[in-house]
Parts: sequence; C-alpha cells; structure tokens
Amino acid sequence: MQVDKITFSYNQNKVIKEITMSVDKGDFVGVIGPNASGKSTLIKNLARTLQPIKGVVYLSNQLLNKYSAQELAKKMAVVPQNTNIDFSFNVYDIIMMGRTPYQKRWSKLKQSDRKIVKQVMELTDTYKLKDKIINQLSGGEKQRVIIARALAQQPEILILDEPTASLDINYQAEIYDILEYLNLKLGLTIITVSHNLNLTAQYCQKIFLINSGQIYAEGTAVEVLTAKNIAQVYQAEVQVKKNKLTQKPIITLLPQNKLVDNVNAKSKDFKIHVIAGGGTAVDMLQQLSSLNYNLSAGVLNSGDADWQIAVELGIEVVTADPFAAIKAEEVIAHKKLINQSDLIILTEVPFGYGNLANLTILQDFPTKNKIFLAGQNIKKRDYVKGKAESIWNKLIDGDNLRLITDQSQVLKEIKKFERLKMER
Ligand SMILES: Nc1ncnc2c1ncn2[C@@H]1O[C@H](COP(=O)(O)OP(=O)(O)OP(=O)(O)O)[C@@H](O)[C@H]1O
Repeated sequence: MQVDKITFSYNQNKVIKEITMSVDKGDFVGVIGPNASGKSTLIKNLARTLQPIKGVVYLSNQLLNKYSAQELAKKMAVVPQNTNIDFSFNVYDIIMMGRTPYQKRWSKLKQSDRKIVKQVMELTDTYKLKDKIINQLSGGEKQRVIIARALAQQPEILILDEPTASLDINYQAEIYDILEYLNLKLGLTIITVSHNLNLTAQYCQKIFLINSGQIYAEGTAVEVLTAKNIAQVYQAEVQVKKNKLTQKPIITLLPQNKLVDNVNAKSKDFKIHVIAGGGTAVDMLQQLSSLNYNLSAGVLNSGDADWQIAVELGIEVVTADPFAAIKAEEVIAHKKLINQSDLIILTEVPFGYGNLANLTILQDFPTKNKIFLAGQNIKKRDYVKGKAESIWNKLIDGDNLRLITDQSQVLKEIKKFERLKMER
C-alpha cells in the first residue's frame, strides 16, 4: 500500500495533513498516537471508508478508487473501532458474512466456504460460540467474532482499529498472537491502530507515530518509542526499558501528578553512586531511576549489562574498555563521582584483578554512607586470593555502613540515609 500525500478534513477541520507512508506486503504495522491525533481517520482513508480531499492511495499498484467493492473486499478486510451488527444473527452466520465477496447472488453456500469459516473460527476460538446470538457475547468474544469475519474474507491486508480495546490482558496478547501467526505463517499484511504502546512495540515491525494529523516518527519500535518522542507527542513522562528476551522496548508511565513530583523532587537532591558489574545492578538501577534518584555508576566495562542499562537510563557512568582492567584515569573519574554522592551502593559483584580497584577505592571514603549487598558471601566472589575479602572486612567495620542480604531492602535503607541527610 502506497499512501501519497493524503489530506482529509471533516468540514473545515483538517484532520490528516499530507501524510505519505508505505506498507509493504507482509508488514505488521502499528499506528499509534494520542487521542484525536487522526489515527482512525487515517485508516478509514486507507480502507476507502473515507476519501481523501487531496492525495491518493495505491493498493498493489492500483488506485484504491479503481477497485470494485467486491474486488476490494477480497483484498482488504477491516475491523473497525465500533462495529454495528444486526443482533438477530448468530455467530456462525456473522462469520459466514465474510465469505460474501466470494459468493454469487442467491447461490448456495459452498463446501469450501464452510471449511474456511470453520478454520477461522478455530483460529479465533469462536467455534464454541457458533450458535450464540451476538448480543449474548462478552465484549472480548464479540471482538474475536468480528476478527473471524474479517479473516473469512481471506484478505491480503487486514486493518484493525483498536482490536484489543475491550479485551482483558490474556485476550489482548492472544489476539496479537493470532495476528502474528497470520502475518508470519500466511504472509498477511496487517495494520493495527492501538493505544497499547507495549503490545505495538512487541508485535509490530514498523510503527507510525501520529501527531496532529501528521507522521511524527516512523520506524522500528526501538526507533519510534523513545522517551523523548513519547514526551513530545503525549506530554507524558515515561521510562523506556528493553525487554531482555525480545530486545523490544517496554514503556512504563512514570507518576505524573504534582504530589508525587514533590516527593521525587526531594529524591533528586539525594545522589547515589552504584558500584556494580556483571548485571548485578540492572533491576536496582531501573527501580531507582524510576523513582527519580540522582544516580551515577562506575567503573563499568563497556557492554556489560549494568553499563548498558546505565547508558539507556542516562546515568552518569565511568566506563572502562570491554573486558579490560580499570585504568588509573578511570579511578580518578570514579573518585570524582563518589565524592559528589550522598550514598554508595556496592552490589554483589565478583572481584577479580580487573575490577578490584572498585573495592579498593572505598577505603578512601571512610565517612561516606554505604550500603553493601551481601546475599552472597564475599569469599565466594573473591577471585583475587583473599584480597577482596580482606578489604571488604576492613570496610564493613564502619558505622555508616549497612550490610543487607536482600535486595528488596535496599530502598528502605536508602530512605533512612535520605532522612538523615534531611534532618541535618
Ligand atoms: N465524523 C466526524 N465528524 C467530525 N469530526 C470528526 C469525525 N470523526 C472524527 N472527528 C474529529 O477528527 C479528529 C481525529 O479523530 P480520529 O478519530 O481520527 O482520532 P484518533 O487518533 O483515532 O482518536 P482516538 O485515539 O481518540 O480514537 C478529532 O478531533 C475528532 O473529533
């Protein structure tokens, strides 16, 4: 599908402004954007429900306007946001309506039509509902029936406007799983409009972010769903993390209200320096960052999981080369960051010759507040013949140090140090 500079207005209100976009055969495309940004209007223009006042849409190199209704129904199926269905039909008949473009007037149903309908019913888990009347169904069941009817059209391209709006999380993922199956196994081209940024990120290969009737950003989930783009378009502060399994972004809305902002504003004055490595601080850095703590970290090797997350979260970090030992200039930079902090957190990182400097350095800061994570005995993490253990034992004697064995206690301990600072 090739969309060439289309503009659309409702009366004088220009809702789509010169949008150009292309969808390739086999794409799984997500259209996102805030309320009233023009998403539904855009896809209605793509589905020929509305006609652009300027610009053109091509489908398989043919102008969309040139298709007969029947030809178009064989090529494209649409699942609109609100579907009005005659309540007197049962589920089977409704899904069979999807076969209309293939049937001659007054002709009998063919065996092949029945077979296709059965297949799509099984795929969408609607076969068990076949005799029910549509108004006896829940919102989620109804939605699956509408999707089944669209699939019965055996389209090449399927356009869905908020297909999971009324579904619980199980069915949301299930609907997207079905769409993914159709996309990957059968090569169906799919365009979905959704408010669910995480589902869109997870499933769509290509995303269009719409703002005020224009494309604000387009590309892969990683390219489009950045905290900056979302802040600009939705005026919302979010945290974007990476799903470790899929490498796709996960978007979490951060608390936006003033009350929470005030609490966070206080937190921002409190600086925490994290000494970690080997992925021992990933969850903690994410949690503390989402609570708006002012964070720094070091010395971390480039490419290390902790380094990766620190960089993604915009945390100031002293970086060493991948797999290389910490160098003198890195120790100096590290000292500077520690000096600026109110609290040092040392994770359960193993120590070898390459990173022993991260422990040694702490001897230069006897009066700094410290939290050491000690779920795993230092002996087991000492790969420098007892040197790490011996430094550790000296360090843990200090009054301003809390040893905790459970990472879930970190926040409680931080709050205590924070309160002490405020009382001073
Ligand atoms: N039939 C209509 N007549 C007049 N204005 C309309 C009509 N449909 C939509 N609009 C207006 O066009 C703008 C874009 O609406 P549209 O439904 O395309 O946005 P959307 O991005 O899909 O919104 P949402 O996320 O809330 O579903 C809105 O300001 C809306 O009020």
